[in-house]
Amino acid sequence: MSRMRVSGRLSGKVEAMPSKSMAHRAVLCAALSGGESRISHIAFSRDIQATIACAKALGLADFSFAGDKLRVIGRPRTVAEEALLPCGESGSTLRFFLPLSCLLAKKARFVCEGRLAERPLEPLKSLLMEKGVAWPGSHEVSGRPAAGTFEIAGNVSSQFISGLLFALPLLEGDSVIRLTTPLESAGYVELTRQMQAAFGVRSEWKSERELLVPGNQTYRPSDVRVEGDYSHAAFFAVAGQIGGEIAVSGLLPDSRQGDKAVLEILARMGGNIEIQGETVFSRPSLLSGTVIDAAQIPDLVPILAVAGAAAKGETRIVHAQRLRIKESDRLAATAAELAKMGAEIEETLDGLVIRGGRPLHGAEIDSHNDHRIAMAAAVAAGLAAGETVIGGAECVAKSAPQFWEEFRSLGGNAVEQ
Ligand SMILES: O=C(O)C1=C[C@@H](OP(=O)(O)O)[C@@H](O)[C@H](O)C1
Ligand SMILES: C=C(OP(=O)(O)O)C(=O)O
Repeated sequence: MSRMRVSGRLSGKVEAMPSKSMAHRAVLCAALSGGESRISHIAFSRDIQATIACAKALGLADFSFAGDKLRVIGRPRTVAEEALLPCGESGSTLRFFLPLSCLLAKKARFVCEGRLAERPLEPLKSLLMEKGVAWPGSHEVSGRPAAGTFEIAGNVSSQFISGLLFALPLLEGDSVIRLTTPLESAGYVELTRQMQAAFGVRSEWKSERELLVPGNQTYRPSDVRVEGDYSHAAFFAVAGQIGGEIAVSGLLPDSRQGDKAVLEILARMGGNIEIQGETVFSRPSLLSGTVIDAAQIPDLVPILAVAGAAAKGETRIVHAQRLRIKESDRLAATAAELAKMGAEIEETLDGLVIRGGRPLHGAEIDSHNDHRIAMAAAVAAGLAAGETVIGGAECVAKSAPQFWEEFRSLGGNAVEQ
């Protein structure tokens, strides 16, 4: 486990890394297309490597890499006898491949690392079983679901809905996904639909809770460029508020990524945020506390808690219950680690309350093996007097292997112990 000694306020320019969420989707759609697709501007984080490995395990495609480009050659579709899918710690990979693997292998077993094995698969599991899938082991499925109506709660993980969306177009009949509760993390479902559209696959919202997915569709090869990642850029957007000016380039202003909301939230807190084309300028500001509803933007919570710690007054983060089922219990981890640095922060059942403006000091931080906790702590270190040491700092590779390089390029000190 690596320990990173970090300090320093950040400033300067950085290019947004390619979106992890969009890359998962691009790899999957390309692998399902029977021909050659090219994906440009892709980063090979551990999670994306897991998605590629699962596509290979199902015999879907051959992949060749050159820099930040990936060539995907889809193979003729066959049904594997038995497949072992290595998901690493990636929730997206596991939940996206679960319904698909029922169609593409007679039996599929998923290998999960870290906290992934404990992250919920209900209500997807019950739903697939209702549709004829057998679930003999905790992460093992066999049998093909029948097309029809798929009723599922919209408030556990949007990844279940995306997983169904990837698979249902390949069934013989039409299907409907009917949400029994309002959809949370809704932006991610739109990212799935957007990428599917680029590969010729469509679905249609019939009402707020009903999504029609026609069957007998074919994924068609396509060339796509992965857009910049707002979830990752959020770390620098907050760092710019508490350090020196930071410019993040390569962010689509009309992106459908829900985490684009970080800009609006910081502006609401009084932050100086300017958007010029595809570049976001974040400038040092006196932030004020606010109420943040996290139902649609769970991945922003750890770094918005850092903004809350810097802000004057109280910041309340609400509707963030699903944070407890991520790479760590992110509500507990964020509260514990920021408190070590001197922040006044309290966990509630579904969120956090931060009374900001207290001076922070360096501390021994535990990343909880959670990339977003490690990166949030690194940004918080810029607010703190003295040095911070982050234990388990290598976990950033799950989404952003280049994070410590970016941190140094913006003037931060990051020295591995
Ligand atoms: O579909 C996706 O790419 C993701 C969906 C979100 O999960 P939930 O829908 O489970 O909140 C998000 O937290 C995750 O990092 C990525
Ligand atoms: C929760 C995350 O990813 P996943 O659910 O794909 O593991 C994340 O990247 O913060």
